[in-house]
Amino acid sequence: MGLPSKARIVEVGPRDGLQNESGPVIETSIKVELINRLAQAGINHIEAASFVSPKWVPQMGDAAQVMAGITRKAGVAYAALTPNMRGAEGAIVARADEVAIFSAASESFTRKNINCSIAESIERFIPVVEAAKKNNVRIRGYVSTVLGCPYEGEIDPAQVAAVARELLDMGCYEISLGDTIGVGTPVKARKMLARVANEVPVNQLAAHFHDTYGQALANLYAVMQDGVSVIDTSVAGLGGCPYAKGASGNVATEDVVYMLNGLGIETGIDLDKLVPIGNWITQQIGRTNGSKVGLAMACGE
Ligand SMILES: CC(C)(COP(=O)([O-])OP(=O)([O-])OC[C@H]1O[C@@H](n2cnc3c(N)ncnc32)[C@H](O)[C@@H]1OP(=O)([O-])[O-])[C@@H](O)C(=O)NCCC(=O)NCCSC(=O)C[C@@](C)(O)CC(=O)[O-]
Repeated sequence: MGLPSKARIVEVGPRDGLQNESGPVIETSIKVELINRLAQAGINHIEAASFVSPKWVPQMGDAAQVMAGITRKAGVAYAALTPNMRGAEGAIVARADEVAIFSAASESFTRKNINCSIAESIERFIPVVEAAKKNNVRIRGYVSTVLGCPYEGEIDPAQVAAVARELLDMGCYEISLGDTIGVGTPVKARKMLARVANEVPVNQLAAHFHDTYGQALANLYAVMQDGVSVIDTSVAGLGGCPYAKGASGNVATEDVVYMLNGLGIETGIDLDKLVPIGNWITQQIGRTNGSKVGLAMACGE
């Protein structure tokens, strides 16, 4: 199929990146500034918040305030993660442009993450989808653990395909395939994608790869050759997953944009504006910058 000429970056740093931070809850104003700056750097799809239980994920407890605080830039979609109807109501009131529903290919991970089975999670999403449609809010779907599960190990691509298909049939316009613990390798990623693509058109699939084992860029390059052109990333490689011990952050936005620039694939993102954002947010939250490009370019600042 060959590489695409354009790619859409879905920046998940403000949500996936920050949700796992231990220590004090990050100030709302920092989250708001992060989102605003990412939009100014040319990112037009930002997962800004998560309307989940603050008992489960304390860092996302100020989702409504974050959504109310951002300066909306025309042409930017501000998305929110919603596990259930309560979350969907919050996201709709907060004027999210998109809600993201999330399940997994592994029963054990689903149980740890949202305290139900995969089938129950799909049931829970039915009213979420109805409410979103009624309010003209787009629905994105996630399938986690597509290349391995922290509790079950190997995952059958057929199981990934089945859950992805269910989310598509419910009304998701796009399904993001999460290598939650970053254990995938390129050939494995391509095989998984090929199986899922039997059920969901590849132009409705996104890659959401964590970089725990340093394989994320290689895996992305592999699946892009098979038609994937939507990539979830996190500035400075922020993140992890509270229910996947040891998982490191998403692939860093800076590293992906640098690679795509080198391949001549357009993203509309200004890398010179993006790099200082990664350095700034990591300083704010007392973390090391997980982007190699961010570190390298900062040396020249
Ligand atoms: C789904 C539940 C709520 C079930 O949680 P539960 O304990 O089974 O359900 P519950 O209905 O008994 O709710 C527990 C408490 O939370 C409240 N509650 C209930 N819902 C909400 C809500 N929406 N917003 C705010 N509060 C809520 C509810 O009112 C109650 O409060 P209490 O009565 O005890 O005072 C919980 O398990 C949960 O919130 N889980 C979220 C976990 C999460 O956010 N995980 C990270 C995101 S997934 C991810 O990162 C992977 C991804 C997407 O990036 C892709 C990848 O990398 O693979």
